[in-house]
Amino acid sequence: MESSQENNISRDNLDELLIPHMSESNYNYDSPIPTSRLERLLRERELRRFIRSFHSNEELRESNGELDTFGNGNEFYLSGGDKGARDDDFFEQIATLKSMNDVSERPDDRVPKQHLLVVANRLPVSAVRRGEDSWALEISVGGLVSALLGINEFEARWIGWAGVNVPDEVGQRSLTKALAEKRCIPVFLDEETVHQYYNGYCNNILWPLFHYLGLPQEDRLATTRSFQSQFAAYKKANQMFADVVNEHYKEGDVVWCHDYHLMFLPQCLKDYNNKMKVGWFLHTPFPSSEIHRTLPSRSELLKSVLAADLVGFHTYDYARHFVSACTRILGLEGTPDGVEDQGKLTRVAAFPIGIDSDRFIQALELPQVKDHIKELRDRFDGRMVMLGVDRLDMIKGIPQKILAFEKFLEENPIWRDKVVLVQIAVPTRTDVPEYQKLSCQVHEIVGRINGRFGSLTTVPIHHLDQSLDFHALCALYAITDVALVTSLRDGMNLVSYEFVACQASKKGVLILSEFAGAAQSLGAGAILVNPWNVTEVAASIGYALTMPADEREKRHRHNFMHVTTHTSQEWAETFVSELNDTIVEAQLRTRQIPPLLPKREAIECFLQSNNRLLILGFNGTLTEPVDTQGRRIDQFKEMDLKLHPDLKEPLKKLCDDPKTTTIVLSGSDRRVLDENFGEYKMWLAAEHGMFLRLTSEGWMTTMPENLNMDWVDSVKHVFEYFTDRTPRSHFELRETSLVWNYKLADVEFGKLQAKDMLQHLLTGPISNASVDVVQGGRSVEVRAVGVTKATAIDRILGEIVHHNDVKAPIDYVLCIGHFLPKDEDIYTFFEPELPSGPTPTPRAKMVKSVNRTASTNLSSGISGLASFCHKPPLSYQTSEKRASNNANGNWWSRMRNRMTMHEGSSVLDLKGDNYFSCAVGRKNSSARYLLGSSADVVSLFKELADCQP
Ligand SMILES: O=P(O)(O)OC[C@H]1O[C@H](O[C@H]2O[C@H](CO)[C@@H](O)[C@H](O)[C@H]2O)[C@H](O)[C@@H](O)[C@@H]1O
Ligand SMILES: O=c1ccn([C@@H]2O[C@H](COP(=O)(O)OP(=O)(O)O)[C@@H](O)[C@H]2O)c(=O)[nH]1
Repeated sequence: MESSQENNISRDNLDELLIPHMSESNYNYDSPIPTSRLERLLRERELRRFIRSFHSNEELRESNGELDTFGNGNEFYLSGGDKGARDDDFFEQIATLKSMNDVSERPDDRVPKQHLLVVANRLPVSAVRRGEDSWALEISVGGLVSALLGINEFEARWIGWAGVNVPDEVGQRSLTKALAEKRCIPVFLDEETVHQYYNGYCNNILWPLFHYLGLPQEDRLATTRSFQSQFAAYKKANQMFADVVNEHYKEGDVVWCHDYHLMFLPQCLKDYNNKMKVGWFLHTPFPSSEIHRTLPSRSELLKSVLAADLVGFHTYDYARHFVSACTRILGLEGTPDGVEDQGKLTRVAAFPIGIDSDRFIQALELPQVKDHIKELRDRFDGRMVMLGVDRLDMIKGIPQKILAFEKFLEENPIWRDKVVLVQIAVPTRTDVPEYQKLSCQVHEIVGRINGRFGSLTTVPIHHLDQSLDFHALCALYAITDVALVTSLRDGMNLVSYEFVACQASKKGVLILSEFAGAAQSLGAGAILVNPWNVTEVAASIGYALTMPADEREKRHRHNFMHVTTHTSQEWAETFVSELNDTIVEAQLRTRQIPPLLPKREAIECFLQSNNRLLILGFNGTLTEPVDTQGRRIDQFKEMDLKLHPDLKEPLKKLCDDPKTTTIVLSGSDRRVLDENFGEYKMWLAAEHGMFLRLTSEGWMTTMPENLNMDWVDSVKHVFEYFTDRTPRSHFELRETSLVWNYKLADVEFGKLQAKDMLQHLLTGPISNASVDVVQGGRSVEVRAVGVTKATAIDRILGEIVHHNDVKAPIDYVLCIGHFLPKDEDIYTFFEPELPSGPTPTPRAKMVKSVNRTASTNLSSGISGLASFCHKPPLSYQTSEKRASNNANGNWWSRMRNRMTMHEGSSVLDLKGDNYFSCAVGRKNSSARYLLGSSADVVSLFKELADCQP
């Protein structure tokens, strides 16, 4: 049995599963691999830490010759070459650790690096053309570049746009060559695509929306109009990135897609090669689902991102918003691990980025940086320095920052000649009109304030519209007394990290917007502010400038510890390790999922059998699928169950076949089944089999006579209460059960209400009633105790067998349904006992054959079948005539015994291979097989019907 491996999966039957894992880490797991993700990740982490500590010791001994240097101190860390042979003691120590970790070393191991394809809109370098085939490469500015440059534990190549239009072949060839030296691979985007995709869809639509800024006011309508063409360009550009990835991808590579520019990329990549390991990380905030749902392309974007194996965000809030968008907009299931769609899990988690702190700390020791520091100290002698470093972007709140500074000067005249604000405003996205406007606005405010508070020799604000090189930036960070980060929204904000890293001696104060992702990690040490509240920011400036040394020290220590331990290296390794693990996890999950129905086989067996039984669910099995796209479900359609129109013809043919008995076994009431199936020659079992009818005759009830239904009014009262308070929920009052359905209600609210309801039903005044409370995906059902589809079929089959006066034994059963877990007992009802043996076999092959005669020692539910051959015939005159088989709860066993004693005849001769139980649209099922949706049921029935003579 599969369940024998509950906690650990043994290596023997998991070879296939482990191979990809082993080849990634190059360790051979001899002992059981934990099925718990957390346990696996902890082991990996421990191993990584050890390897890293070894490398850093080693680096102390080695020269740092392997790093490419970009000039100006901007080391370009995407160097890839293996370090070659390492000290033997390294491997000894690895072996020790591995033995601790239940892992053993392969003798030929030399810990090769994970091959990584980093795909981002922008390459870490921007190209400037110097001649027909000559290029200068300049480092790009921005947090994403800074963070990824710090990663050196991977054999990484970077795929992206070089930030320049290169229409000619000579240029493309020479640039490709120049970039190859830096392990970069260009994607050539033409001007129009850049305009529509990058300036348009990315920076004029997604960027403001993801930062809660709304579409730019003035051209809102124009933007709305151009939306479609920009979106088309966005998709086209993403496909161009995908083409380049596909061209360079090698088996085993990890493909790490970055940011909002490439939300379509995961889908494009998986379409090309489903085995590719794809991660996607968003560097910006992911907004509340209420914002995301205003995007016309909301669903497409989400679905495509979900094609990735791992989706990462800077903070838990962003991850939560994303999951919530997937549940509310796509109607998918959000779990603590991620988003689930038909059993496939896309893992969603927070991976806060960091910086390469050592690089900043060490830079402060360089002579050129020391020179800068001295220069700056002299320049600002006698004044305290406040610093802002931002791209000139609306999200950075530069105007708000300057206004707050103005207010501070206004209210504190004493400080006017004692403090200076240095604002570095790096020009960015200069082709986008909104950014051009911002630039003018900032210049105007700065001019006004400098005019107002400046003197002949000094100005209060030093504003620079340019970027600084790495060394100048480090020096500036080091001499700063107060850093001012006032982002209105910011994915993380690395400037705040860099400032902290450079403040080991000065221990300056960080004023940080609560709307930056960094507020979650540096919040304890920084002064958090709401950047929209200029008064609050002004007051914080005053507080920061006068903060006592011991408080500054404590705050700094806290932040410094965080920045130096949560590095970009750590961030990337954690992400990649978790991405690798999602593959292991997915394979573990896949093993639990039944295979798809082998249609050919099911049809062949059907054709070769003489007396077939088709047991069919209704809702979700034979109904037309409701369009859940964008959660715009038509409530009326959803409530009014209708047989799939394409099923009508094949179903009729099958029902007319004398060798086939068809039963619809549903939770729905009699009226619904009458309306949908009244015209077919079949058996209808309503309310989980409590009512039964051959369509040519009247209804009878199989309900036990003494069934206690006193609870109905109380439950109805509870259901009414919750329906009143849960918009778009409804309940159905059947004769033997009540169902409260919140499928169309707000998902999260519906779940909370259901939880409340369940608690009341299970522990409140009704808890003693003889009822079963059954929880569905989006429903709560209360029914008489013991009512399930298996108990029903046990009774129903007796009636059917008897009525048909079955001469030949039933030799084929096809049972298809979208049943609640509680009702899945119907699948096992026909399932003969499973063979016991040491090796679990795949589900489909587990059952070989069952040939049950009355003289067999019957232990499964089907035993009841035989007993019915000897019951007196039933006559169905009135609509609710009572079926005779349920008068006494023990009737079954008595009849079974009698059968065993007197008869040797057989009503069931079901070979294991002729039994097909099949769950529709549920992957977590005890059925042998799966079908995706009722559309698959249609196609199966069409084929079965076509085979009919
Ligand atoms: O490439 P550009 O369009 O010029 O923009 C530069 C980058 O800006 C954004 O950076 C974000 O990533 C940082 C690191 O994760 C994060 O700290 C910051 O809060 C974000 O704004 C953008 O997401 C990148 O794609 C751009 O390259
Ligand atoms: O003159 C400058 C100003 C900024 N930066 C870098 O730009 C990045 C900005 O990243 P952040 O996360 O703060 O914001 P983003 O610009 O990515 O939105 C930081 O690493 C800075 O060191 C730079 O290299 N030169």
